[in-house]
Amino acid sequence: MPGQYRHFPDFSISRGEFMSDLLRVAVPNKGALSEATSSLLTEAGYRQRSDRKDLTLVDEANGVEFFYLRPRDIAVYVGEGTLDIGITGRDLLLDSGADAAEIKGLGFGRSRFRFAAPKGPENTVEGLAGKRIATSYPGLLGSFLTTRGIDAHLIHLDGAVESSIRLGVADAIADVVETGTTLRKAGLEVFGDVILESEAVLIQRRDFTGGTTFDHFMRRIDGVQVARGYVMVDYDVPAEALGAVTELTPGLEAPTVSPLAKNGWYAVRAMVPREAVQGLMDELWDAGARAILSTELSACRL
Ligand SMILES: Nc1ncnc2c1ncn2[C@@H]1O[C@H](COP(=O)(O)OP(=O)(O)OP(=O)(O)O)[C@@H](O)[C@H]1O
Ligand SMILES: O=P(O)(O)OC[C@H]1O[C@H](OP(=O)(O)OP(=O)(O)O)[C@H](O)[C@@H]1O
Ligand SMILES: [Mg+2]
Repeated sequence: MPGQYRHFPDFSISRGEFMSDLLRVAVPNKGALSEATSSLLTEAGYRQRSDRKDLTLVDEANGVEFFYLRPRDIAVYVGEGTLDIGITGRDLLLDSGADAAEIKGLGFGRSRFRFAAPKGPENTVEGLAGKRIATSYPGLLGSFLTTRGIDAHLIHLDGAVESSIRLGVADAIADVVETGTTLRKAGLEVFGDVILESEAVLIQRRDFTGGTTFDHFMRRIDGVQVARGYVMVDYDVPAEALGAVTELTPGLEAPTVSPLAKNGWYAVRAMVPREAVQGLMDELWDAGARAILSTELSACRL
């Protein structure tokens, strides 16, 4: 079972020798979360490794040391207290049973953890009782089945779980589904409730007390997330339409409104959610705004 392994007592160096003043951050070294995590950290102003074989990177100027680890192991290191915080999948965190807690979702590496089996009318969660279910996430699946009171036989595989039914070792699977392409190729269909909605998450060990470097880290990550979720919109508007358009763009506190060097006209600036910007620009135009521009944000602190 995941979570039962305790590697540290076997190491020749003790936990204490890792201790330093640097914030110790675990980063996925490969797989679905690796690139997006490094992009997030780079956008947040941290140095990232340039060689994929590097195991650690010290960003002295920002007081952080990054450890590149298998995503499945990250919750274990953070839970053991060897590392302060880390980025991994919510599914992997829950599967590990580690003593680590989610700080926040990061909005990438989104997937659903679901049951699947060959197409058939009898594909139900209740019907899994007594069946063989293959998965790479026995902790997560086991908890779900226990909650539902279903007694099934778990087959623990390392990956490519979709092949297990055709190869005769399982009757159903529980696995990560993003687009559903892999399932379709294996002739399988999802069924039952979604077991878990997963995404990349920032995690900490439960008793981690933080500090200034951690506060800065959090503010930088928040800043990148806001910068990714919003754009800045600027436009000109005649005085008579000012009330209507500023209602459309209330900004975070309030829009910035400045007089133009043209009598009766104003310039307005406000942050707006990125996903709504095109429709909003149409509405602003219809309400009388002109010279409407949207600009990318590269970083912010709110
Ligand atoms: N196709 C995908 N789309 C979105 N997220 C995914 C996808 N595949 C995996 N993930 C997520 O990425 C995290 C790590 O999975 P990943 O596949 O990278 O590692 P792994 O299965 O342990 O290793 P590997 O696939 O390299 O053997 C998990 O949280 C998982 O939910
Ligand atoms: O719904 P899809 O878009 O097809 O994505 C889901 C697939 O991606 C992952 O596989 P991965 O490549 O990580 O291989 P693995 O199963 O060996 O981990 C996951 O385990 C699924 O098999
Ligand atoms: Mg995988």
